[in-house]
Formats: sequence, structure tokens, C-alpha cells
Amino acid sequence: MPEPDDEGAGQQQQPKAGPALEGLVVGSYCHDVLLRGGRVVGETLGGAAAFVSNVLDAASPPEASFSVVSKVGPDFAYASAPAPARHPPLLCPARPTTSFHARFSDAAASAHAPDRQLRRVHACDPIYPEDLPDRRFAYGLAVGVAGEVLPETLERMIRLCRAVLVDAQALIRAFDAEGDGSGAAVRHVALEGTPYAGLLQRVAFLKASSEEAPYVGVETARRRCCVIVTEGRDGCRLYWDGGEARVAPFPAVQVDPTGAGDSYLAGFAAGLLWGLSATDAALLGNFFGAAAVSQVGVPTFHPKMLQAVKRILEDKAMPRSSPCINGAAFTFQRSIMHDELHASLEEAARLMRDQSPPATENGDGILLAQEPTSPPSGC
Ligand SMILES: Nc1ncnc2c1ncn2[C@@H]1O[C@H](COP(=O)(O)OP(=O)(O)OP(=O)(O)O)[C@@H](O)[C@H]1O
Ligand SMILES: O[C@H]1[C@H](O)[C@@H](O)[C@H](O)[C@@H](O)[C@H]1O
Repeated sequence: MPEPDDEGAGQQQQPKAGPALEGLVVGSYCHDVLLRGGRVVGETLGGAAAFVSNVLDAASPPEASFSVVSKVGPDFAYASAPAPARHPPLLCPARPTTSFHARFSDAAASAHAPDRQLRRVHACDPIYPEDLPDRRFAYGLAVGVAGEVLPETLERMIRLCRAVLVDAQALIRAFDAEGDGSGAAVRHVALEGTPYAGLLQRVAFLKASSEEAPYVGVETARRRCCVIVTEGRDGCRLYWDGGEARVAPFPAVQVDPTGAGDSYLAGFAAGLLWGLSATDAALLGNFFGAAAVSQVGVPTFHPKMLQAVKRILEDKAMPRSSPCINGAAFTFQRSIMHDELHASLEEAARLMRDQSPPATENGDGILLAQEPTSPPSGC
């Protein structure tokens, strides 16, 4: 596992230590326009940083905090939404807010096929290394959506943060602009051919969706860091050097898949903060991924559900005096209480579903209604 780097190696002034369990989230908020059959069916706040902040605010242990470095333009429409209001973005006066058009197909998506075609319509400024606060963090989340986390920015994150978790979408997206004003099609490039590849061995966790995994090259990447592949309604798999684990999903009625991966990564990070092993923390990732797909845009969590989750974590998690994100090494294997943790979280998920109005095919902004998934037993 990566050792925290001494920034400047004694030549420059050392960044000051921040609060013991402070995190650093880097990636821009954006505008998401959701289209189905050529019709706009939703306009929402997006950007991995928005989904991530939403989950970290909800599920981090009480002593943990985090800062967000995000950029938006003067047209940003969601400054008073909960996540940006609590974690305000940097304003770029000369650039519009990053925006995406997501075209959903009417065909039901499989867990491994793209469920939507994305176009990047506007791109705000990148996030530069000097935009990051000059202090040390317990952990960092690199969660770009439009190439805004530059290689040099990721490198500075690695220097500032004890453990860095990266969403592959921040590293492998390429944008092919078309002259007709409809924006740039989003495609993927092989991670190995990017300047980010050389940084992988200093990253703790790299998360990719099953669509992105072939571009990451799981077998090569797992020798450098722990790789997590999310598999939509099938849950996720973790691959580390010398082991792997499958982690069962939670049932969900999917109405909008946007932000599932982001919410997963934040849930996973929160699990580590509570002192869980990586495979157990992945349960919390699956839990928040399932919660994200059950609502359009950045989800609102029912307070009773959140109380239940916190009670479970207080009860089940390791003493946080030595949370693994703050320690020298991570534990990857599932613990003996893994299945019990899954069952308790499933109860909490039921609380959320019982409080939500039933999804209807023609309801407001419903995009992709699916049958609830039953988690396969065992891992
Ligand atoms: N239909 C579903 N039912 C239950 N859980 C789901 C469903 N879809 C996603 N999840 C949960 O969310 C996690 C992330 O989903 P997914 O693999 O689709 O990520 P993604 O493709 O990166 O998402 P996005 O790009 O839409 O944010 C999954 O590993 C799973 O735990
Ligand atoms: O808001 C969404 C979300 O953050 C997704 O994870 C990302 O894939 C999209 O590009 C973005 O528009």
C-alpha cells in the first residue's frame, strides 16, 4: 500500500496537518440533462463530487469531515442545493459549468452494457494542483467527470493525502467534439497509455464500472493497487494482489442509474472510515449505490434509514481509534460479520423503500423502471 509522501522532500515547507479524519474530494459539479426518446425527462445537479458529498455528509462517522474542490461557471444552477451549499465550488468567471446530456435508450440495460450515451456539452476549467488546499488529509477522492482532475492534480492529491481513492472515469474519459454544437461524445481510452498509469502504485483503491474495467486492465492494475469493479445490479468485485472477493448487492427499483458509481465510492470510503475491511466497506458502497439508483439525480436519504445505518455501523465497525484509512495498511478480506452486516443493511434499505412513494412508469422523471433485484446468496 502507498506510503504518504513527504511533499517537497524537505526542500519546501511541509503542508500543515488538517483535522485527523479530514478528506479531500476533487472533481467538479455539473449540470445533467436526462433525455429519453429525444425528450428531456430531467434536469439535475450532477458531477461525482455532488453524489459523493451527499453520501459522505450522510454516512461518515461523526469525527470525520471533508473539503470539496470543485469548479463551476457563473451559470451554475444548483448553488443552493444541499451538497454545493455545504461545500461551495470555486467560481470560474470565464467558463460555463460542465454539462452532460445523457441519452437513455428504451431497451432495458443489462448490468454490463452502457445504459446511456453521454455527451459533454460544456467543460469548465480543469482543477489545477494549486487549487488544492495546502494541508494534509487522511484520505482523498479523485472523482472527475470531464477530465478536470489533471495528472499533476492527482499527483498532488497523493502527496497531500494518506490514502487516495480514484474513480477510473476521472482518468480514462476522452471527448470527441463534433462541429454540430451537440457537444463531445464521451469515450474511453486505455489507462496504461495515459500519464495517470505511473501514479497507480501510489493510489490505494481504483474503482471502475464493468464497462470501464477493460480499459483499466484489472490484472495489471491489481498488482499496483486494489481494484474495485462495480457490476450494476449484480453488486461488485474487489481485486487485490493475492486475493479477490465478490460482494452481494442490495435490492433496488432503478429509476435513474446516474451517480450509482459515485455514491458507491463514497459509501465505500465511509465504510473504511468506520473501520471496516475493504470487502466489508464494499457492502456500504453497494448500499449507497442501490439508494442512488432509486431516485432521480442526487438522492435524499430518509432520516430513519440513516439513523439505522449509523446504529449498525456503531455496533459492527471496528473501534475507530485505529480506522484502517488512518493506519499503515488496509485489511481487504471479509470479516466474520460480513453476512450479518449485509442482513442488517438490507433491513435499513427496507426502511427507505417503505418511506418512498412507489415508482410509476410515467411518474415525474422516471427513466428506467426495473424489477427489484434479489441479491444472490453468498459471495
Ligand atoms: N439496479 C441496481 N440495483 C441494485 N444496486 C445497484 C443497481 N445499479 C447499481 N447498483 C449499485 O451501485 C453500484 C455502482 O453501479 P454501476 O456499476 O452501475 O456504476 P456506474 O456504471 O459507474 O454508475 P454511474 O456511471 O451510473 O454512476 C453497483 O456496484 C451496485 O452496488
Ligand atoms: O452527474 C453524472 C455522474 O457524476 C456520473 O458519475 C458521470 O458519469 C456523469 O458524467 C455525470 O454527468
